[in-house]
Parts: sequence; C-alpha cells; structure tokens
Amino acid sequence: MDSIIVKGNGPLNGQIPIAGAKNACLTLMPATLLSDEPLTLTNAPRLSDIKTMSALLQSLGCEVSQLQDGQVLVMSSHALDNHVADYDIVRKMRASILVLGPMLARDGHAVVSLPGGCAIGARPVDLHLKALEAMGAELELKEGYVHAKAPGGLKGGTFEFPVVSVGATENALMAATLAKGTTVLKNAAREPEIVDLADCLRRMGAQIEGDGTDTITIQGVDRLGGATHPVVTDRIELGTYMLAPAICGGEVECLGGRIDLLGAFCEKLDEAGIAVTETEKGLKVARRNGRVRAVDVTTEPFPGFPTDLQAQMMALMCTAEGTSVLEEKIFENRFMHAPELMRMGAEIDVQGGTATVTGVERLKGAPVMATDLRASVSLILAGLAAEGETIVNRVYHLDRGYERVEEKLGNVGAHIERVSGQ
Ligand SMILES: CC(=O)N[C@H]1[C@@H](OP(=O)(O)OP(=O)(O)OC[C@H]2O[C@@H](n3ccc(=O)[nH]c3=O)[C@H](O)[C@@H]2O)O[C@H](CO)[C@@H](O)[C@@H]1O
Ligand SMILES: C=C(OP(=O)(O)O)C(=O)O
Repeated sequence: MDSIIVKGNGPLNGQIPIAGAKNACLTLMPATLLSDEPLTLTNAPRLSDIKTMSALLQSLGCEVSQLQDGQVLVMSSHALDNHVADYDIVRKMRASILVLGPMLARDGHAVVSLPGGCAIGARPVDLHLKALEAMGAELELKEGYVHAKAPGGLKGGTFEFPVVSVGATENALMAATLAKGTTVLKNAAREPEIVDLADCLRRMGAQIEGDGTDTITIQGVDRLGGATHPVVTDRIELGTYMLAPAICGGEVECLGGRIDLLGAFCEKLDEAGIAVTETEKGLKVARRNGRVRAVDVTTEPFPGFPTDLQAQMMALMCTAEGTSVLEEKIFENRFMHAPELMRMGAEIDVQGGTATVTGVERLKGAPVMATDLRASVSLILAGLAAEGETIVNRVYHLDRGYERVEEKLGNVGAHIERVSGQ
C-alpha cells in the first residue's frame, strides 16, 4: 500500500485548481439509469470512487466512456440487461445504494446489496428505503440484498425525513422524477450536491422545484432524455486546500472556489483569523497576523459546518492559540484521526462525540496511519506544519477523494511525495 511522506516546511504560495465534486459526481452518474439517452458529465474528478461507480454501472449494462483524461464521462443506459447491484462492488463504496431509486423508477424492479457499515459509523439506509416505500415501492430484505418492486410504476407521495440525509434525499429525488404525480420531500438535505443533481435532472427534462431548501417538490414525467452537465466544484476539496495556508502560512488561491459552497466553514475560518477574499478565478486564502485562534465547531447538515471538513479543521486547531471544542453530530465514530494527531504531539481529549483540542506551538513529525478519507488528508495537513518528517501510511482512502494531491500541494511549495508499496 502506498504511503505519503510530508516534510514540514515554510509558507505555501501559489494556486491550486479545485476539481469537480466526488459527492456530486457519485449521484449524477446513477442518474444515467433514468434515461435511455446518453448523459455526459464534464468537470468530473479523477478518483478511485468514480472508477468504482463506473464499474457498478457497467455491471448493470450501462456503457461508460472516459474522455479527456477522465474529466468527461459519457454514459449510456439504453439497454440495461442486469438489475442486480452485486455485493462485491457495493461493499467498496456506500454511494452504490444510489442506483436503487433510478433503476426502480425506470424499470419497476431492482436488487441492490446493502452496503453495510464503515469506519466512520453504522450508516444505515433505512431512510432511502422508507422514502421509496412512500412512493409505492414494495421492498423485501433477503440475504443482504434489498429486493425492490413497483409493478405498476412508482407513484408520487409525501415523505418527511426524520433526520436530514444527503443520500436518501438523492435516491428519492431521482426516483420521483419518473413517478406518476407529485412527490413532496420534506426535511430534505440542502447540500450543493443536491442542487447540482436537481440541475442535471432538469436538463434531462425533470420538473423539480425547491432544491436548496428543505422542501423539494417533484412533478413526475413519463420519460427523461439525454443531457450534458458540468459537475459542481468540490467544496470539501476546496475547504481542505483552504486550510493548507491557514496551517502553514503563505497565500493560496483556490481556483474555482466559491463562498456560497462553504456555509459555516468560512465563518469559522474568519473567527480563527484566516482571511478569505473572492477573486476573479476563485478564493484567495491567507493567515492574518500571528497564530490561529482556537474556535469551537459543531458539524451539521449544510449550511452548517460539514462533517467532511471536521478532521482537517482539527488539524488546524492542533496548533491554534487556546482550546477548541469540536462536536461531531453526523457520524458516531469520526474521530479516528485524533489518536494519530496525538502521535504528532497534539493535545486532544475525546469523550464520545466531543473532542477538546488544546493548541500546541508546533507538532512533530511521526509515522501515522490513515483510517478513512478525510482523516488521511488531515494527517497530511498536520504533517505540512510539523517539525521533521511525517509518514502517512495506508493512503488508499485518500485516492477515493483527492486527485493528484502530491502535485497540487507540491506546486504551492509543500514537500510531499508518494512512496509506492506492494
Ligand atoms: C457520497 C456522499 O455524498 N457522501 C456524503 C453523504 O453521505 P451519506 O449520504 O451517506 O450521509 P447522510 O446524509 O445520509 O447521513 C447523515 C446521517 O443520517 C444517518 N442516516 C442516513 C441514511 C439513512 O437511511 N439512515 C440514517 O440514519 C447517517 O447514519 C448519518 O448519521 O453525506 C454525508 C453527510 O454530509 C457526507 O459525510 C458524505 O461524504
Ligand atoms: C464520508 C465520505 O464519503 P462516503 O460517503 O463516500 O463514504 C467523505 O467524502 O468524506
């Protein structure tokens, strides 16, 4: 398995291009299953998760071509000859469950393996299933698979999510585009990836209103057509690279960055003493004078502080002045980076879903283990600011969500290299 070696050095300066969003692309790709005409996605990120979703779609009979070095995906689902999403692919990536709604809506039947838990939490899919049931789906769980049927087609219904779920909102939204009549989704997720999905579905001919608010109304149509759609900027990759100059000093311009994608994250950076300015090409980020100030953070659905930036924010807080309290409210086990940061000299006390971080002057390089995607990159950020060398082992998680991380950080002056393992 590959490792990343980072050597703490001075300030970072230059530009970092931000890719299309993994989490948007992973829901836009299954939308191809709703139509027998081609769907083309531009600005696609080049990540292992995208390859996994391509393999899943291909296993269902969808044709997927990658053009322009993987930045353009052309998908055609004119002949779906398999309606079973197999455990062997689904277990690799939780977003695989997003093929359920579209397949069921288009062809009235689908069998999808349950994705199971993962390192950051149990992550059940009960809300995906309940929302589809509200549209008349008949579901049965057998031997680890969801067997779904809608013999006369799905019918519009009203469903109120008891907790905000990004994935369940996406599955229900896609399914509702082809259901008969009107569907109303209440307490829906408001993430930019939901708005991007709705934009793409509208280009395909869907009738959707209210995306970006907590109530989405969908008027079902008989069929959807083809479309070309650019994937929205990855707000998590953006936030991650905004934290690099915040931790190391210097000034970095994140190309393609937009304030409206960042919600509470930007407010917290401001409180911590990080200046963010909008430019013609994106966002410029620099640390104001002196040490970063400790700030408290609670993760919440958008526009609250994103759970996917909590680990990276913790890396920043490790060398901040004062004590910060980070509360993780979305996933029950998302502090696995804390003991690794402590190997580097961080002072962190984790009690349940709360981590209290007391900033130290400087971290010290150490060998550390990456336990999940965002934990991996938080250790790289911490290593960039540490004295000496940090070896981040087991970085395969990183490649799920960050393309060419060594190149992007190397180009702004970071000392970072990948060492290939067996
Ligand atoms: C591919 C993708 O887009 N992944 C993102 C998506 O994951 P994902 O869509 O899986 O996350 P959800 O928004 O669904 O999860 C939010 C909370 O709801 C719970 N829940 C969810 C579904 C369900 O059926 N039952 C249930 O109880 C989850 O366990 C969690 O506690 O949103 C998360 C929250 O912003 C992000 O961290 C992930 O990066
Ligand atoms: C948790 C994440 O992804 P996924 O939902 O694909 O596991 C993430 O992107 O941080």
